Amino acid sequence: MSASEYKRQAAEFAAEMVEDGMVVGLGTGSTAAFVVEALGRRHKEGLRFVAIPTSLATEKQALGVGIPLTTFGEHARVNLTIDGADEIQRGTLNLIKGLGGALLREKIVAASSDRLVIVADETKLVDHLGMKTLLPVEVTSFGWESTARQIERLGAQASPRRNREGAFFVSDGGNLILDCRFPVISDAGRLEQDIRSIVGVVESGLFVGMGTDAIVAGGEGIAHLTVGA
Ligand SMILES: O=C(CO)[C@H](O)[C@H](O)COP(=O)(O)O
Repeated sequence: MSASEYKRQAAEFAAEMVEDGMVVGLGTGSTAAFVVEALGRRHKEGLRFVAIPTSLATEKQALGVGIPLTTFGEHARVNLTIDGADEIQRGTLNLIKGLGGALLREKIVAASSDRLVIVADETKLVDHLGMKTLLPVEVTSFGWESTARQIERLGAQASPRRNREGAFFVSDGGNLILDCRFPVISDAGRLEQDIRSIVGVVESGLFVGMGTDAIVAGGEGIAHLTVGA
């Protein structure tokens, strides 16, 4: 079975966790897109919920499948957010997110959620963060070179993300993303604090202590992981 099929399986499983009356955070990326598709179907079948999307792309998809959207002006808390991730650390469920470029909104929604359920195929599970992917850090476009130098003092190589045309990738918030290559991350909480203390950094793609559940699909079936398990 392909990675895409495993992503769909995890997404379908997680979409069943949404209950009547919930405020739901909708993630971004190819796995989260399967969740939006499944929730659109459940909404048509009569499930009543409202949702807050984590990107313009997800907003468009959600509207397209008829999911009613809401805002933080109307709801202070989100009951359940379902999102993808680029790496999930076994045991802690600490995450690297943001290869899709939506990390700022994703983190705002995650921080306001009672439960953050991560959906993924098994290739995303790692023993230590930074083993497979770069760490995205969203920075203001003004002075990004200076901000990148400060991040590099923490031991990384930081490069601005570019789009297919070679221009800088610009996030939904109008910022740039620096893709940072760190040696394997041994203390994610400390690194997160160090990065966030740099002037010019808007957010980092390290999500520490936020994930409550991970639904991971692979060759041996679907696993529902919780922190510590
Ligand atoms: O953090 C993200 C976007 O900013 C995505 O959730 C992450 O990149 C995973 O994407 P995919 O489900 O396509 O593998």
